[in-house]
Amino acid sequence: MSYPKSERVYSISRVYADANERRPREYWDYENYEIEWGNIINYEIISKIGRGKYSEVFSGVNMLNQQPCVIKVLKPVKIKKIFREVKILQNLTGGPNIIALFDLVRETNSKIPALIFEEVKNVEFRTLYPKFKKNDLQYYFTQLLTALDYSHSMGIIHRDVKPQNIMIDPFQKKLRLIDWGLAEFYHPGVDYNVRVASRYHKGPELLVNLNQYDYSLDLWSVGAMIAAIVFKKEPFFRGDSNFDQLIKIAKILGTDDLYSYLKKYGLKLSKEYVEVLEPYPRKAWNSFVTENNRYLVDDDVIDLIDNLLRYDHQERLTAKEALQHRFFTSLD
Ligand SMILES: Nc1ncnc2c1ncn2[C@@H]1O[C@H](COP(=O)(O)OP(=O)(O)OP(=O)(O)O)[C@@H](O)[C@H]1O
Repeated sequence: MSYPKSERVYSISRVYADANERRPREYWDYENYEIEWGNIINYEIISKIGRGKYSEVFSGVNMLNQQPCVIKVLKPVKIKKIFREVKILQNLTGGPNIIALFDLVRETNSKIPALIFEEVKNVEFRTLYPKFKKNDLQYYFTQLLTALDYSHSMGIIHRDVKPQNIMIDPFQKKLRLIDWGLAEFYHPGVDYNVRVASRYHKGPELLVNLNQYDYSLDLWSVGAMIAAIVFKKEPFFRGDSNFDQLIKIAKILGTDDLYSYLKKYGLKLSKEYVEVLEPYPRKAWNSFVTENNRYLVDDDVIDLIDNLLRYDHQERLTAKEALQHRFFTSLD
């Protein structure tokens, strides 16, 4: 199992850089461990509730204690990917606002693995977010950032933060961060695959092929989510391809800061960009204010968005810093 250090180390996380090195190898070496399988006959499927790229998801019940649960039946993927998701879930289960993994089972004949989770009575974000007031934003993003700070402190980047992966039960005011299928252990100086996250929430590092990214990737996605809700523009950056995604970002953050970002880390834009990317000025956040969203916009939330949506991943607020931002600490 290897997390080989790159020959050219050009970026290291400002926080929790040694979170894995400080822990025993078994903590992050997900290939060399054995899964203990539970008994599938303890669980009964009730109905289908969701479907992802990598799974089919059902609501179910644990027949031993009549407790509701969610059953995520995995589609055939590399066994390594399953091991990584399971190891990460085992490391994080019990942490604040992290979906809890209860059990792991296999279908008797096919041996197809299924993950058994705590159930959240989720209300779809397209219904929920448009109703948010400032105090809901403060509350739910505090919950999300608490989950992320915990995961990061445990050496794990989620890499797919987006509304579809955040389950909210507004009646119990419960938020859980789900889908750790793309999550990865952070090791300083290692080159990671940039083909992660979902297009609208991909940070610039992924779009310019900066492989030595870190936990700060998740904070870009949080910034994109907050901007989408506050300015009522869902998603905030809507690219029609990965290529177009960076163009959409550059039309808002401007091209000067993009070029400084690339220069700082010794990167070059691919030729296809150089040919079409015009110089764009930086847009003022206030230019997104309309009659419809004015009630959610204030200086604090604009400053928060401005400090999350930075090209330079090292300049973004960390989850802990974001939690201490005026937007979350001021009550009005
Ligand atoms: N614990 C849960 N409680 C309620 N609903 C859940 C839970 N876990 C998953 N779901 C539902 O199932 C869907 C798919 O789950 P998940 O995102 O874990 O699967 P995936 O195959 O990895 O998806 P993706 O294609 O987005 O990566 C979720 O978007 C959600 O609607």
